[in-house]
Amino acid sequence: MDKNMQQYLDKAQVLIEALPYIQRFNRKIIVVKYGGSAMVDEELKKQVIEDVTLLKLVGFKPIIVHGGGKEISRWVGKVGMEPQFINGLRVTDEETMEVAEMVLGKVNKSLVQMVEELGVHAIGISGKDGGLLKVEKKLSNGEDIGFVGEVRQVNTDIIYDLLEKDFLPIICPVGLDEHYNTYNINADDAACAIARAVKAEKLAFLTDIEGVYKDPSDPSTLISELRVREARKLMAEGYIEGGMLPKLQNCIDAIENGVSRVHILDGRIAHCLLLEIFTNKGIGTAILHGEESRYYHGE
Ligand SMILES: NC(=[NH2+])NCCC[C@H](N)C(=O)O
Repeated sequence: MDKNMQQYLDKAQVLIEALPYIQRFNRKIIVVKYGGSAMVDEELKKQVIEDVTLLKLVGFKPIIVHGGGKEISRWVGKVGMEPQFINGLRVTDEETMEVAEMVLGKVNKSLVQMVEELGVHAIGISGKDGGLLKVEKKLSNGEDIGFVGEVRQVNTDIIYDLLEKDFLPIICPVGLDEHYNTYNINADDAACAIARAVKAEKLAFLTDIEGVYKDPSDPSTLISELRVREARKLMAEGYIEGGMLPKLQNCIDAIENGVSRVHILDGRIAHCLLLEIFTNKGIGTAILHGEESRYYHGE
């Protein structure tokens, strides 16, 4: 066959591979935790926003939950504040919380702006709006590290209302406690709580790592599909290290509470969301409940 012709067919093949996923996930909620390098690099940022907007336009109902990237530390330094630590843990005192909320608000609106630029209507809110995220103080290894909250309640009404009106919700992880104090929430935790509350079809984490490895020192051992049972085993056997541990715990928690699949993706890879969701093999680690590999179509 003519080489040009083959190239065209390859392109068509890519789109056809996406077809069953477009069908399957039509009108389904997908929560995207946006953080890490993909928030810092302008090119990657643009690509993530393009991916999420595309998901929206082909009929998914994406929700973005984002962190502050490196911006919060940068601003804490910029206003001349000395970060406080207790046992190596950063303390969120009242002033730090103030800066964090300002920065998150700024990041939130810049994401709204980028989505709007692509012709989709986005609404940026924090967990304070409409009582979306109600929190309690979270202790870290028994230590009080200030205004860091754990989500206790999610008011899904506001999310459903926005989705129904066809808006793309962009949420920053700030919430109120019962006395209406402001708390910062770990963005992974917030994404997980929201995905659980709306029983999302998918929860995708954009991280700075390819996915879950069997052996973290050997990148060739990336696990493509991981069942909850296997994930627990890897954790118990000490294969999972550092930041991946709480992340995997969040994944398991989401799946056991009604989310069908969780994806850990490398946000440093351009268009990682599209590559994961619209192809059979994906590029990161997909975590699922049981033995079934439900979304697979003959390899
Ligand atoms: N890392 C993987 N094995 N991914 C498989 C992805 C399959 C399918 N595209 C989905 O979104 O569910």
